[in-house]
Amino acid sequence: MSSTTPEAPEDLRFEAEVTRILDIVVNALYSEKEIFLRELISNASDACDRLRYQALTEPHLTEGDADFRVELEIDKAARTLTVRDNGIGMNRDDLIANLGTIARSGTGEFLKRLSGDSKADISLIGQFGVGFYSAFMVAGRIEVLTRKAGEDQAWQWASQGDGRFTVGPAGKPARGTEITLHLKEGEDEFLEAQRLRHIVKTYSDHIAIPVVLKAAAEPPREGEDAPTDETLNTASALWTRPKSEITEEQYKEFYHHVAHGFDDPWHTLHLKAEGAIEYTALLFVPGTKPFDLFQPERKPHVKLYVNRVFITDDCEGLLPPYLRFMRGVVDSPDLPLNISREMLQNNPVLAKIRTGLVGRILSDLKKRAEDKEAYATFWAAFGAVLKEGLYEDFAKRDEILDLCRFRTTNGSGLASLAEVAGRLKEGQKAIYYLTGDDPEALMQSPQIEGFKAKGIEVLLLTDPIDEFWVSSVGTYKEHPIKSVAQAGKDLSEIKGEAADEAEEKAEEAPEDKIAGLIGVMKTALGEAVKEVRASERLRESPVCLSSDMDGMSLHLQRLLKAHNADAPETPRVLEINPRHPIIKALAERAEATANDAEVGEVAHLLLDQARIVEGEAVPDPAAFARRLSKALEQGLLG
Ligand SMILES: Nc1ncnc2c1ncn2[C@@H]1O[C@H](COP(=O)(O)OP(=O)(O)OP(=O)(O)O)[C@@H](O)[C@H]1O
Repeated sequence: MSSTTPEAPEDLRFEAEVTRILDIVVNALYSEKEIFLRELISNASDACDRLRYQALTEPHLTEGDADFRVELEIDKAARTLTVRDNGIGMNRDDLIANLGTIARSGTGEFLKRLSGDSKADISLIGQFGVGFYSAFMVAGRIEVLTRKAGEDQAWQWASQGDGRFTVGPAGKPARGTEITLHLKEGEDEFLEAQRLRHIVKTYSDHIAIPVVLKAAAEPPREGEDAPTDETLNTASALWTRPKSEITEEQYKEFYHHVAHGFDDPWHTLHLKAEGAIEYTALLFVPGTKPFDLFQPERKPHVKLYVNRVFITDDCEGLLPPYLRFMRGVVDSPDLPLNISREMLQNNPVLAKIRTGLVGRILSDLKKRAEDKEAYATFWAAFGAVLKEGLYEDFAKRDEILDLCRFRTTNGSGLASLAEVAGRLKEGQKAIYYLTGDDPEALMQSPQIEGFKAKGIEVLLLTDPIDEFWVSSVGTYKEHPIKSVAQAGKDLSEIKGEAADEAEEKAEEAPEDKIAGLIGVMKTALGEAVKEVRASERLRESPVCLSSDMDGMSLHLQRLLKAHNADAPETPRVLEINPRHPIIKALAERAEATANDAEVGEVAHLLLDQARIVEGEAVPDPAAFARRLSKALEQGLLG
């Protein structure tokens, strides 16, 4: 195709997701409309970064025009605002892929969470970042004229934000992208130089390349100097400036730029390492949980620069996956400029930077953990991710363990392992935990009755990840970390608070009777359980379920089952409470009448009850209902 004989533009439709997002953006009363300019400048600067990187290996791409910049141009007569860059540009396919779809993984998931309530949705979208599309808040029509570096053909994309757009060949003498906004009625403020100056200073001062306001095309009024182009930002990379010269606002805006987030950072870490390896890092812990935190790719989000030249924004080796919530930039002069992404994988300098960063991030978190309330916000958002480090980073395990916080049976607040270890009862060696989905439900679980009765604190673990680290960590200091189901005889060795052990013992049915009952129950239940066992840890409940000693916990079995229906059932143990009136009566009954069918019926009923308490389904609801009715009938009618 020749650029002198352009074909008619193609008429295309936005992907449904884009239309949905556009609807929300355009119709919601966004309080800070001016952020569209930040988004466009941010994209322009990214486009320059990308070309600068590509030109490292293909220098001809920037020949004759190596000074990257963003230009803003106002045309009052036409009521347009144009944002122009000399970055990498886009060809036809890029345009369709980038400005017609939302390529990010998890978009569908994200959209499902939108409620239709515009206020709530806007704050969600804030976390997601609408980028380019935000310009439709102020523009009724947008034209994107762009030419990709190294290509001759330019293209124009245009849309009124109404579900469709056109793409067609166009003419443009130089590479880069020019975005022209035809402002809607009432948006004339964005035609005022003073307003643009203020917006750029507020939101885009940290942009490393100049953001230039083009001189007005109209002739100067009398007595005024001929207008000149004006650079609106400081135009030096923020992370290279001394800390003392950076305001909190500037850090915040930079965070918005690198993280594509609208929230405020929870923590800012700006460090310069000097020594064997030099690097500067400006990193942030976001204030809210990014929507894609648990995507299976566990992608990193810190940008790598070499001497202020952008290299990549998904550098695998820079931070471990368990710190993937971090946002920001790392810049080092000690990496080769022409480093390829593949070379980064095993680069020893990068490995050293990573060690330094991990150490510093963890020690900063430790300091911030002293403020319990503030740390709880961090923990709620990122605790489950940080815990992955417990089994992925052996060297840092103890440090990470000290940063972990848990709900426990002691109250609604969060506790550290050090605090829990400081509250062990006399004779208690291990720290106990119970896993499940919901801390409130766990609090009521029969699994921990004996612990609660003795005032023994139990960790209530409700993140799926907990199942994995508990087994690999094993101990905290000298204390084994054990599931409550593995407590076995431990409980009898721990001195409770007020509990009178002798009295408790006296309440139990005699051991031989319990042994007899266990035999009868086992026969009645058959394959449904692997074992029936007398329990130390039950108080109010007659029975509970547990998994076989070395087997997986019930909760983990349920998690696996939810992911894979074919996962094998692991054998269950039915624990019975020798102090409970039902069990005592049942033991008497079993002794009096060998092979009592009713004991068998009650055994089934108790097993179903234990399942229900665990939140599991009863395998044969009809049989359960029949047995329950019968038992009630006998109870009521004698
Ligand atoms: N000025 C530009 N030059 C080159 N490519 C651009 C430009 N503006 C946008 N793009 C391309 O369009 C894509 C989509 O931009 P958009 O602003 O919607 O999302 P984003 O920048 O990737 O992320 P976010 O929505 O979080 O800002 C960009 O990733 C980029 O590939």
